Amino acid sequence: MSEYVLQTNQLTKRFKGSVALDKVNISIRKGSIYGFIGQNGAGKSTLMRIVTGLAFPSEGTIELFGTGTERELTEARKRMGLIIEGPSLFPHMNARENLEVNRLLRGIPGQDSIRRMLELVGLQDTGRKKVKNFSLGMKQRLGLAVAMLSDPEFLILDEPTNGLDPMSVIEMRELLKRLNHERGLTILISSHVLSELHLLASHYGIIHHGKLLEQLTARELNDKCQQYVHIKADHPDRAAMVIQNELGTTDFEVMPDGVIKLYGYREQPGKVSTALFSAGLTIEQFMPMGADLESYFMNRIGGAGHV
Ligand SMILES: Nc1ncnc2c1ncn2[C@@H]1O[C@H](COP(=O)(O)OP(=O)(O)OP(=O)(O)O)[C@@H](O)[C@H]1O
Repeated sequence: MSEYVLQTNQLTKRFKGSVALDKVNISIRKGSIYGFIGQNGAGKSTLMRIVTGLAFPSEGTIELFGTGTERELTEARKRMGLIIEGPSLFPHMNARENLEVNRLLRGIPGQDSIRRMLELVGLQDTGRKKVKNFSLGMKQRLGLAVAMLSDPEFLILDEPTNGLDPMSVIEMRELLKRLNHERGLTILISSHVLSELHLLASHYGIIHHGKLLEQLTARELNDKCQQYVHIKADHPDRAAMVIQNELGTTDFEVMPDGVIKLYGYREQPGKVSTALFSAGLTIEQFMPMGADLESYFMNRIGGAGHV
């Protein structure tokens, strides 16, 4: 069985006069959350459209779940859920009706799945409220419920946090993390804002003008941006134990001088300091460190401004 849900090989898409994808090789491991980052027009939607079968490559191939013939791809696509170019919802229906119509249209058995999906995305109490009166965040969550109806193994989301307020971005992130963690769902999610994918993605692909510039893991990105919390406590070994046991992470380093570099918690320093303080440790130095992610991204794509 392939360890990759998606691999592309020299994937190229040309439109009249422009190259939207230029020999792109991306690999998405089973169980990962792959953040696909690029400015508007970089080629993200084009790649997603090809993967979902909405468009065809000019050259190159794709493999889904380790298979690649047209017939196999058609079968493999049944194991995917997607939101591309916004969730497709019926505005004059309520949340339950939207799910029911989708379930019937797609021939998905079991009415019980509707209730489960509404609970999954926290929309079980929206009653008769029509979708046209939903906030953008609620619409996106309903879109996610629709995509999850068929219990997919691979979810493709094209800019699902675009236009969402910061609270809804956090809600969406927590929801996706939970789906990934509890169901082992593999997720490909695009954005033009790297910081929106941060704290969510386990892997990243940076695309610019149709070319995949870099694929890297979250750890590699954090290392490159030096995104960590610098901690100096009176007992570094005990502090390390507390971090491991209380925060449940091993993503840190204890430096020779006893300083701990804790990765991935830069935006939740309160959680860290509370855990250390509660364990009776004296914190001598405590600083969230690092370059800002957007600067790294802009640097990587050659300093070009937003287009
Ligand atoms: N049907 C089409 N015909 C002609 N050009 C197209 C077509 N679809 C996309 N393109 C071009 O291909 C390039 C990549 O577009 P794409 O939509 O994949 O980018 P994107 O990274 O998803 O950006 P966005 O966030 O704006 O959707 C752009 O230059 C776009 O103008």
